[in-house]
Amino acid sequence: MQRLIPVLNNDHVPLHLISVINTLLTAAKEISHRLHQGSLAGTLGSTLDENIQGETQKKLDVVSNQLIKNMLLETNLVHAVASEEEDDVVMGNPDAKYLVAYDPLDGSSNIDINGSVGTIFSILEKPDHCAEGKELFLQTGDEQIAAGYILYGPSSLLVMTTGQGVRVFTLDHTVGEFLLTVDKLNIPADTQEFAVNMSNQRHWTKPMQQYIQDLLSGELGPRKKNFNMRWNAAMVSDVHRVLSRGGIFTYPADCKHPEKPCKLRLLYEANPMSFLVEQAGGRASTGYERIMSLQPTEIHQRVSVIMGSRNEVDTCLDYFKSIPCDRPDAPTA
Ligand SMILES: O=P(O)(O)OC[C@H]1O[C@](O)(COP(=O)(O)O)[C@@H](O)[C@@H]1O
Ligand SMILES: [Mg+2]
Ligand SMILES: [Mg+2]
Repeated sequence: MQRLIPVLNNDHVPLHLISVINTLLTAAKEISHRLHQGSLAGTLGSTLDENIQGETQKKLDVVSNQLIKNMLLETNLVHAVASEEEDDVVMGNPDAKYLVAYDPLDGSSNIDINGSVGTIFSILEKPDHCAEGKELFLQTGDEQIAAGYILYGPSSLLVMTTGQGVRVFTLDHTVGEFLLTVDKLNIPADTQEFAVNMSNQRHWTKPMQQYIQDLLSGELGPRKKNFNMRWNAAMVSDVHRVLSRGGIFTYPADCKHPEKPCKLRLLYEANPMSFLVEQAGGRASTGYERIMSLQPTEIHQRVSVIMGSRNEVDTCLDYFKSIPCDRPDAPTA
C-alpha cells in the first residue's frame, strides 16, 4: 500500500505544501494517540473556559488546537493560522505563503462518550493583494488548494483533496504512517439516507420543513421511496458516511436563536467539507448559494449547510426555489 508522500509527489503537489500536510498529520497522530488513551491520558472533560463563540471548550479542544498551531508555526512554511478555538488569526513566518484554517476537534461533544471526532483543515495561499490578519483568510472556498479531515474512529482515517479527486488514507499504527486505502472516492448521485438534527425541526424555515416531511412520508409521500436517518452529531463522521455510501447531510439555518441562525463555520467546516464533497461528485449549498462561492466577511462566520449526493441535494434545493420564505441567515448589508 502506498504511503502519503509518494502519492502526493506523484500528483505534483509542491514539496512545501506536502510538508504542511505532513505536519498536520504528525499533530493528528498525537491527537489520535491521546483519544485512544481516553481517561488514562487525563484529557477528557471540559475546561472552565469558553471559546470566542461562547461554546464550552473541552480539554482536548484546547490540547489539539495547541498541538496543531505550534507544529504548523514551527515549520516556518505557514504564514498564518486561523482556528475555531482562537479568537484571532495567529501569524507565522511573514515570508511563507500558506494559510491554514482548521477545526482542531470537530464533534467534541462526542469525546466524553467515546464517539467519533475529527480534525478538519483547509489550506489557502496568501493573497497577492496586500492583506493582513483576518483579511488573509477572507477568501472563497474556491481558493482552497487542499482540504481534508482526519476522522478518529475505530480507525484513524485521512480523507483529503488537492483538487485532483478525493483519497482516503488509513493510519497504520504499526508503522505510524497513513497508507492509501481508497484512490478515488465518489459519492453515489442518489440516496435514501439523510442526516439532520431532527430536534430543531420546528425552528426550520418552510422549505426545509417540507423537504424533510416528504422524506419522512416515505413511499406513501411524493418521493415514493423510504428514507433512513442517521445523526452522529459530529460533522466529520456524518459527512464521512455521506462520502462513503451517499446521503444528504444538512445543518440548515433556523429561527431558534435569531442572533445565531447557523451552527457550522464557513472557514473551518463548510468550505473544506464542500471541497471534498464536490471533488467526489456531490453538491454543497446553503439552500440558495453554492457554499464555495461565498465571500467570507468574518473568520468565525457561520453558514447554512446542505451537502451530499448530487441528485438528492438538487431535489432539496428545488424546495428552496419553489417555497418562498424569509431567510433567517439573510446576508446583512
Ligand atoms: O449538537 P448538534 O446540534 O447535534 O450539532 C452537531 C454539530 O455541531 C458540531 O459538533 C460542531 O463542531 P464542534 O464540535 O467543532 O463545535 C458539528 O460537528 C456537528 O455537525
Ligand atoms: Mg466542528
Ligand atoms: Mg471544534
